[in-house]
Amino acid sequence: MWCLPFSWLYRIRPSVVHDPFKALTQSTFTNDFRACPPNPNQLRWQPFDLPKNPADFVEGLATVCGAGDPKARSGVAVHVYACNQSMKNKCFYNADGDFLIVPQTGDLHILTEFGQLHVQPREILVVQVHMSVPLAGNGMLVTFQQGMRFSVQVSAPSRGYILEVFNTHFQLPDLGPIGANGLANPRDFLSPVAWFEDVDSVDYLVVSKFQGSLFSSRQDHSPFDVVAWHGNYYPYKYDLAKFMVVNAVSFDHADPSIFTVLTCPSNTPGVAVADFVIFPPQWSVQEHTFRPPWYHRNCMSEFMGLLYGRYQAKEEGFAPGGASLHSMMTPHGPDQEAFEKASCVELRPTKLEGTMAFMFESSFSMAVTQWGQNGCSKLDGSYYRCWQGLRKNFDPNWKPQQTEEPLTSPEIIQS
Ligand SMILES: O=C(O)Cc1cc(O)ccc1O
Ligand SMILES: [Fe+2]
Repeated sequence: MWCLPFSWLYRIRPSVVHDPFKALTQSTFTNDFRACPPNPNQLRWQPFDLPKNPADFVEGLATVCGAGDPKARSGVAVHVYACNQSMKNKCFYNADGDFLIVPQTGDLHILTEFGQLHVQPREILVVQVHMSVPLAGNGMLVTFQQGMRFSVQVSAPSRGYILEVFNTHFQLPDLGPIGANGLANPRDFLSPVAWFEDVDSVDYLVVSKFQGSLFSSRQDHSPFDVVAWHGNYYPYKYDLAKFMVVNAVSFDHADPSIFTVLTCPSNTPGVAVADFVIFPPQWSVQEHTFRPPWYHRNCMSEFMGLLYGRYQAKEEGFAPGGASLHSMMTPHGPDQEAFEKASCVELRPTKLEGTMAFMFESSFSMAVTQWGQNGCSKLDGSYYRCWQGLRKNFDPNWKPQQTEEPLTSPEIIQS
């Protein structure tokens, strides 16, 4: 039975004991997408820089693109983070919506109001003590829903991607004919157990994101003073290696919605505010098929990132820690090299291994921020060239080769 998301938190002091909020300026971070000039071009970013100066998770937040308005509780934003410092006596919460965080490099140890979890890369969870997101080479997501306070601790330079949704929360996609099991299974989502610290007489900074702007307020105690909680509204993490991949096993290239890990639905059935989709290791077995993605134009904005390895449609040029954006109805698809390779390759069963790309796919038409356009200095001005060498292959006299036994072969039992 579905019930409204809620949690009861039993804490040492109520959260209301704090000084007034003050505006916090951070020029790289924004939710004001009306100010961003439209740009329909295919865009690709080289890997975003790791911090050159000391920066914690909040200081290292930068917005790449987005649409909508948190005041209207409608829209999405795509941010990246790059940090090399732990948040010390400092936490963050988002009053506007949910953050789905996808680390690309570096462990994140996260203190939350709901507790901490610690998982070493590839370790099966046994003891729940700290929250940690494994290193690149694996792939993990962690979701903080509206209002949840958290503090990110790092031990090495760390970088990742964030999908923010203003409308509602992420949920598992409907499995439809797949049935009861498959894709991301509910049992693999892990949540913290209650943990608290009773720390007084500190100068603690609570950073909030409210109506698209950042604020800070001071208090004299740790906000992680929740001694117990219950409910169904809590942060969670998910190891992308647990995703059960479903794909075409006969012919043709399936829509990437079959790789949806989580979706934030809109009020229109079948249309997502945003989907989080992965391109995980998998077998390719389709016959009579150009196996990489088709060339296409569609009614979604597609922001892609690469956690590790190579993406099938662009083996070069799309690097781990970088990104691409293909906007509504803007044509895109495999680069020339991928096209030529996949057009000639023998279609044996092949295992795509050692790779994890992902897509934040939104029905909102996203605009690129000033930081995304210029500030980050990572935009690849020559991206469009990767398609310019594609030539026509149309031959009006072409006839299909009979490479297989005809269907009337006596070997085949016909009904
Ligand atoms: O454009 C992309 O690379 C993402 C994508 C992958 C795919 O397999 C099918 C459609 C699609 O948009
Ligand atoms: Fe696409």
